[in-house]
Amino acid sequence: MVRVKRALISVSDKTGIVDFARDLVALGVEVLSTGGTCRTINEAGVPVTEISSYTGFPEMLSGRVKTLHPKVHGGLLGLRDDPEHRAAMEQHGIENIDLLVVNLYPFEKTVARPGVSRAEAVEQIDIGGPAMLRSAAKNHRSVGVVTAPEDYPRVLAALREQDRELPPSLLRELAVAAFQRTARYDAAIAEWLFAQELADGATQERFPRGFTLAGTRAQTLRYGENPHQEAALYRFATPGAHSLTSAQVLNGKALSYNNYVDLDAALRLASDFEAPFACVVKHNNPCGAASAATLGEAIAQAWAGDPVSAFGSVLAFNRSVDLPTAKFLTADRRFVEAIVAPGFDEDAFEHLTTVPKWGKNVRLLTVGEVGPKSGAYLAGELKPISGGFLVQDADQSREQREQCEVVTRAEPTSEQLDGLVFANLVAKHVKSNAIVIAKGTRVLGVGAGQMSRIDSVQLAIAKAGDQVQGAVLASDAFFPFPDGPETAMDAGITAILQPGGSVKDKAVIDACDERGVPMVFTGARHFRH
Ligand SMILES: NC(=O)c1ncn([C@@H]2O[C@H](COP(=O)(O)O)[C@@H](O)[C@H]2O)c1NC=O
Repeated sequence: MVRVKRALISVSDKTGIVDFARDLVALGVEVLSTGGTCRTINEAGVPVTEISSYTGFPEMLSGRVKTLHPKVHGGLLGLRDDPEHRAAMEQHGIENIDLLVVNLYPFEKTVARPGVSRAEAVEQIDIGGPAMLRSAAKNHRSVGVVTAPEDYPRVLAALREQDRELPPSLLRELAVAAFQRTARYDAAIAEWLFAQELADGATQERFPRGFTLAGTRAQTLRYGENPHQEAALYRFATPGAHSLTSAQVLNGKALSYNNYVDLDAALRLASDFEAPFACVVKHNNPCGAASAATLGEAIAQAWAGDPVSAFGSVLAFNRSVDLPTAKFLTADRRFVEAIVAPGFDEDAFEHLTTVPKWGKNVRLLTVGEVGPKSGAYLAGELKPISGGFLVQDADQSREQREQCEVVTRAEPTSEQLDGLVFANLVAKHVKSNAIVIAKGTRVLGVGAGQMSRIDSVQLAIAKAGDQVQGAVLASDAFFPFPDGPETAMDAGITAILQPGGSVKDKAVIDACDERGVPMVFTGARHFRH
């Protein structure tokens, strides 16, 4: 047990600090504090002592040196039961500091601000705060360390309950939180400084020598991918305004692990389109997607892509959900798990949240902006593997008509080309081997996740059914043999897109030329493993 007689408070985020200090003082704790924090608390009429009057040293160098003093670090680090430590502390007038309350300069928030200068960012690198947190957390057998305003009530409750004493279990828990905080803080600084080096062209190394993944737990989830797996959601310090972890959840039951996985897939897909767009995602793959003049038409066409699979899906839109879209969704016993969109029109929201069976259940999320410029997927992608992880850039290639090189004698019509470009962008978001069949800008059939490309072709044809006649087809990677295109053309496909690049390209092109079917190469593969 640690009896708290003296506390040191030094906080940038002053939320709740006056009340906390008042309660500590009322419990008989002597409170020391740094310049701005001390002023804030004193001005509220709570008597606390400036740290400089304890150290006998002024705060200096524009605040770069305030608490970096042996009387502070000795008071935090000294072993209470070690006679040598006690003697040294006595000799130098070092008093025990039993409770440290610190939150750090807002470096992460500062660098998230557009246009922040290097000098501004560097000045927001807190040195004294992390140093104290580390000292206190190292000596957690004798010192309590509080890093977040949300912990003030628990600490106070513990102090009140046990005559100003903090139990070892709480001390240990707070120490873990303190080291986690300094680790996240340092990771953010290293990441930002490295990004500056890259931006300035000062380094050719695309990936840093050390990679620290830092996040704050946003939520523990009911379970993971399966009920016997535990799971939690973590948020980056600067997740981006339009990212999934920044989304506002406006309605519905708690989101599950699989909901997040599917919403992410849906949001990524919707982010690749500029015209009104809707997609229907099931098990991380789109089973329907369409672009149309209105969102209502887009969802109707997307749903029609595979109405059976659409039951219990998640949806993403790149426009605010309007009433016709909402009414389409709630008609004919349709049911979805979750919807993410830039917003919900008031009447659409009202409709979705009051209609029977949907009401309280459907999860509605807004992300502010969905589209190629939202910046939600600019960052890299991570994949854990046994003993480590892989890092890569996000796939930001979005081929348009200009990137389509016609390689056959026959040329696609303008309408076919629109369909091919659309199907290719959808295929980018389908698990490989990916084949997407489309007519105009709507998906008719998807072949996903097959180990051979020909199987994906057959699957997509089967899904498209009778509508395959006159439709177009896109493949996420080259056709290794003519069999894929031949099967597609046999079924009625009238134009084909693929990246090209196979040693058998000529045979594949010849097969198309034999039937007068146009084929275009994009040069960009879109594997998604
Ligand atoms: N330099 C130091 O010795 C130092 N000691 C504490 N700080 C930070 O100063 C902030 C509080 O400052 P103030 O009480 O003046 O508003 C806290 O975020 C704390 O982490 C310091 N500032 C930066 O390193």
